[in-house]
Formats: sequence, structure tokens, C-alpha cells
Amino acid sequence: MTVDVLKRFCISVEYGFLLESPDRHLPEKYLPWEDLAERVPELVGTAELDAEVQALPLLEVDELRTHRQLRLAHLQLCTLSAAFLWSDPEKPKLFLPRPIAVPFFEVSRRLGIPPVPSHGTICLANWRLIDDTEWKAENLDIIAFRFLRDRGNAWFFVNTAQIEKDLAPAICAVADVVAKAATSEKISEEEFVFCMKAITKGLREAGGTLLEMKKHLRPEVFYHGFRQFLNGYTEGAFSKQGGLIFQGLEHLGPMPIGGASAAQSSTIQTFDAFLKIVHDEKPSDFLLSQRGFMPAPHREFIEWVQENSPEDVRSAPGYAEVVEELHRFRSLHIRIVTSYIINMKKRSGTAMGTGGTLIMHFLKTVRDNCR
Ligand code: HEM
Repeated sequence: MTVDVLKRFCISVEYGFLLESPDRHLPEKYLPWEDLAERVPELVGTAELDAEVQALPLLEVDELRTHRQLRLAHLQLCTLSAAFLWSDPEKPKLFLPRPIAVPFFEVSRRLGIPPVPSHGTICLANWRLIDDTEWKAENLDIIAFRFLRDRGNAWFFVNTAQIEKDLAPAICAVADVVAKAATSEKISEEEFVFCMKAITKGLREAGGTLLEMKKHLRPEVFYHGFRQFLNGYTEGAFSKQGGLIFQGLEHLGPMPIGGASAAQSSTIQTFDAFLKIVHDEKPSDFLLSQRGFMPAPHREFIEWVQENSPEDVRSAPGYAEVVEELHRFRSLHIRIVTSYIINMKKRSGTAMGTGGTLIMHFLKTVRDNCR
């Protein structure tokens, strides 16, 4: 039963929302994308990169046939696009050249996600084992979206991928209970206990993994090294222009699309939906907007969980412990955001400004709504 549910929503028993064995290469025709994406760390910020992007052949996406191929194409095109736009974070370019704009738009349309870097692409579909030993962050590397040779660039994504995997058994346990509730079957006390324990255990493990972010990613490397490549097309000069112009698709007008954030991860939103946690209107609007960046079946899974979570879940055994653990995970996340963004803003002499204050206010409100 649950296996069918997981299949329907493209969730893996072992890997949760992570894409199982992502492809690493596209058909030969697309080699120019892969080749340039691999050389980005050496080229980023040079006139050579800009010239090479503009000189890419305009490739039809007709030979991309499988879901994995589309996910990899999105990843390679995200890499080229972010490198082109954000090599100077103070002065982003406000248009995407035709050879990447047109296929990026088309691949995104086929996947049902926006043409911008998103968690579903740069984390969930961006991992490979370094050797055949063990599946753990230390033994993972990324496939693309590399702007620096520093291990921190890859670590940011593979450590997050490890969190997704830590939470896979909890996602399966939620799917089990909700699948029963969806057919109006009564959930027994043991079933509730099993599920709540799986979530609590998963969140505890994920919290430990989150703190490991510091192991290979220095805040300076994140803040000054590659944070800008996660940006979307809504802030600063983009807001004045109304968004990013996709050359070859000018008739669609500038596109104002937000950037990548692990707020686009489906795991935490699944728990909120299952546990019937209600967020205040504004944070809730933001979290809802982040669903638009998730792979479509994952977005639909959260909606299905929300619609079918058992009425009596709040009085289920183990509920208080789960909610406490979710609160704890969110507190650890606030610690991480403080060292990677808030302290770095202070240290680099930038006034904290409304951005930092708003981030903290948002994260604390969301955390405190858990209880
Ligand atoms: C250096 C590491 C990280 C930084 C600097 C960071 C930063 C942020 C920021 C600034 C937000 C506010 C929303 C936004 O502006 O996008 C946010 C939200 C969020 N982040 Fe992270 N994040 C990090 C790692 C992670 C990881 C590994 C996860 C795990 C999946 C995660 C999960 C979330 C979630 C779920 C939200 C939405 C708020 C919530 O539900 O509590 N973040 N993050």
C-alpha cells in the first residue's frame, strides 16, 4: 500500500525526497553544457565565461527523454545561468543569453518547476558517491553547481542531502499512517507510536547532521564565496526591471522568480502538515510559496498529507515529543543561520538592515508556532 503511495509521489523508501542515483551525463549532443559547467570554478568572473556562454550552440531539448535527464539538464543549466548572472554579486546581469535561456525555460516547463536554482535541483538531484563504500555526506560529492574548488561548496549541498536521507524513514512512516487515514481506517495506538518515534528519531539525527555543516564549510566561504549563486531574480536591479529577461523569450516579459532555499525542502513541510501545525499568515504565505519550487509530485504529497492527516493526530501518543524535537531542530537551524548569515553581516560591517531582522523574526515565529 505505502509502496504505491511513495511511487505515486516519487519518494524513495531509502532516500526519501532525494533523487535515487541521479544521472551524471546527458546524451552527447549536450556535452557543451557539461563541459562548460565543469570549468565554471576556473572561469567564473572572467570575460571568457561570458563569451563562452554566449557562444554556446542553441540546443533543442528533444533528446532529453527521461525524468533523470531533465533533472540533470536543469542542474547544468542552473549552474551556467547562476555563473553568468552572479559573477559580480553587486552588479548581476539582467538577462540570460538565448543559448541557455531557451533550453532552461523549456526543461523547467517540462519538469513543472521555475527556471531558477532550487533545492529540488541543486541538492536533491545533485549527489554522487565518491567511492563504493558507504552512503554518507563525507563520501558524497556534487555533480554540478560548483563555483569554488573549496570543499565547502560541495559540503553545503551534500550535508543537506544527508539530512534529507536521515529523514527518509520518518517520511515513509508518515505516508503509512496517512494512507490508512485516507481510507478512513482507524490508526491504532501502536501505529501512532511507531510513526511519532520515527519522526522524533529522524529529527534528532538530522539536527546532529545540521551541526556538521561547520565541519567543512566556513561561514566566510558561504557568505562571500557562493551565497550569491543561490539568488533569484526579484531583488535590487531585478526588482526595478521587473525580473530577469530570457533572451529569445522576450515576449514573455521579465520574470520575477525567487531564489533557492532549503525552505523548499519537502521534509519539514511534510511534518508541519502531518502534525497540523498552524503558522501565522505571513510566514505561512512564504512557506506556501516555496512549494512552487518543489518537484511537482512532492508538492502534491504535502497537499495529500495535509488533507488526510488523522483528525486526532494532536492527541496521539508521542505528539508532544515530536513537536519538541521539531522545535529543537528549528532552534539548531537558527544557530546555523546566525553564524552563516547574521554574524557574517555584522563582521563584514554591513548594517544588519531589515533583511537580517526579518529572517530572524520569520525563523523564530515559525519555530515557536510548533508548540
Ligand atoms: C548554512 C546553512 C543554511 C543557511 C545559511 C540557511 C538559511 C536559511 C534562511 C535565511 C532561511 C529563511 C528563508 C529564506 O530566506 O530562504 C531558511 C529557511 C529554512 N531553512 Fe535553512 N539554511 C541553511 C541550511 C538548512 C538546511 C541544511 C536545512 C534542512 C533541510 C534547512 C531548512 C530550512 C527550512 C525548512 C526553512 C524554512 C523555515 C522553517 O520551516 O523553519 N536550512 N534557511
